[in-house]
Amino acid sequence: MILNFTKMHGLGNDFVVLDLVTQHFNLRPRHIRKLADRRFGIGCDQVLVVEPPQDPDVDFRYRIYNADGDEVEQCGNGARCFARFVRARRLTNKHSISVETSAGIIHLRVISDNQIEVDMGQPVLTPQDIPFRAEQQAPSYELLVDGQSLSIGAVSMGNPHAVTRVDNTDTAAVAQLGPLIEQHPDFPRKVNAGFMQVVSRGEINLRVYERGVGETLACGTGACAAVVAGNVQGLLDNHVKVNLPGGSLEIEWAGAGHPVIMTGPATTVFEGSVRL
Ligand SMILES: N[C@@H](CCC[C@H](N)C(=O)O)C(=O)O
Repeated sequence: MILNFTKMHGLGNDFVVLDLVTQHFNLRPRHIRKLADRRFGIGCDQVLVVEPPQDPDVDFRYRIYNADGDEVEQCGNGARCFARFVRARRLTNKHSISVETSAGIIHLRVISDNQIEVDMGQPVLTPQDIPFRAEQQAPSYELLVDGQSLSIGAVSMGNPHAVTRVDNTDTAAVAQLGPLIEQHPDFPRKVNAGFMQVVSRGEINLRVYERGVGETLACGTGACAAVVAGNVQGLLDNHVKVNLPGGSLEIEWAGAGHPVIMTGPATTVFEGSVRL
């Protein structure tokens, strides 16, 4: 079968976006891996799928698949691309869009053609809900990785994140430590590994080794998780500029009981069709 797709990115975190509202296809993990393959397919970090909602009170259902074929709970950069995609495809003309994800309902607001604000919902810090093995909730935890003890913050933005503070993201051992943190047995569903350099109380540099993908140029949920972790550790204010290798995001979190708000761009690269 031939499927139409759109190639998009959020700060270089790239996606193949499929409209399964007007097209019908039974997508399997092998199809995801083929689409995501950078040599034998189109190439992307995640495949994003737009479907009709199950709940009639929301606009769409948004499903996310990592390049390895696994379905995951949330994707922040993808959410901004999702908002731009459904409007460009004329699936809606709304500026405020509510979307079902497997992590709950999120709300997207198109501010301008290239700036989208996403209410990512409240972060989860309770270890068993991340999920993360720890006796009790704490601002930071010691994680034994490759014989060294790393201090991490553990946060779920629907998907799990471990955030480590580093002196300099340019020299951080992301390629070496990333896969070891991702597969650490204390994270039973694996984890996205963030490496955060605090520049000031209102600015951080961040690199993320993503679960099921490897290091990406940007991770929206990773940016949210880093700001939450830095905030509960007393290092960051409520409004933080997050500099990722692919560009910057603005993240706001007013503290416990409040949602995390992410604002940034979404870019369309090209459209095409693919035989699966
Ligand atoms: N790139 C994403 C996160 C995608 C999912 C992640 N790799 C996971 O496995 O949880 C973002 O922008 O948030």
